[in-house]
Amino acid sequence: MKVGLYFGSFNPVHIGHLIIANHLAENSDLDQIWFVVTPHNPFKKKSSLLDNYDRLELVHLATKDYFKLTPSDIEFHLPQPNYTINTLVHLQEKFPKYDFSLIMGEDNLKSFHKWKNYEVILENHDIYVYPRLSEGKVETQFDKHKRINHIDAPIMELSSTFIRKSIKEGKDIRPMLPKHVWEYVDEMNFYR
Ligand SMILES: Nc1ncnc2c1ncn2[C@@H]1O[C@H](COP(=O)(O)OP(=O)(O)OP(=O)(O)O)[C@@H](O)[C@H]1O
Ligand SMILES: O=C(O)c1ccc[n+]([C@@H]2O[C@H](COP(=O)([O-])O)[C@@H](O)[C@H]2O)c1
Repeated sequence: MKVGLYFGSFNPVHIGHLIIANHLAENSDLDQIWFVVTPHNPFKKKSSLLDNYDRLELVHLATKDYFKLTPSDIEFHLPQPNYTINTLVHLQEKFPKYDFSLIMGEDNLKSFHKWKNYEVILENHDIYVYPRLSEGKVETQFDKHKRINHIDAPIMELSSTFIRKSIKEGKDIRPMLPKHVWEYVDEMNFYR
């Protein structure tokens, strides 16, 4: 079984995330894509971060109609901040027969050389990178790397930061969130 691990803060999950996961579900040999909701990204402050279980619920609402997409709370029970290498080791022990790949936006590839044990991650796992406009450059060591697969797909200028800011300013952002996600965010008064 080939599983694509889509790690993220998902604060909140938006249609960009869904388009990326669906693109891989339809155009790669991945059997499943797990949205791994991260309690604490080691590079990000926790302020403005919604509760773990609220973010997980939003991912559940976004993915429930998609057969190959599944939410995962695996990192909720691991030490924080969440270093991806620790999660990968844990998952590989728990599911020794599964072949795990990573899915990330190009912004994350630009800082990937700063991740804990990134060489070990690259030794053992393929990475699918979705194009994204962002500051900085990808390190030359990652150019044409056999484990790194660049996805040929249109760029989407969309981020959770922009969505959170727009909700705070009272703007209508409904098209940027899956319908059930927007309804829950609105009902619970999140990000206001
Ligand atoms: N519009 C996008 N295009 C490509 N990749 C994206 C896009 N939005 C998110 N991603 C990728 O999805 C993963 C999870 O992203 P994350 O939950 O941090 O969303 P975000 O929109 O980047 O959030 P924030 O604005 O809070 O940093 C990351 O690998 C990120 O690079
Ligand atoms: O392992 C690391 O050193 C590391 C450094 C930065 C980010 N990550 C992970 O990358 C994932 C993407 O985070 P985010 O906040 O951009 O959605 C999330 O699972 C983080 O824990 C991991």
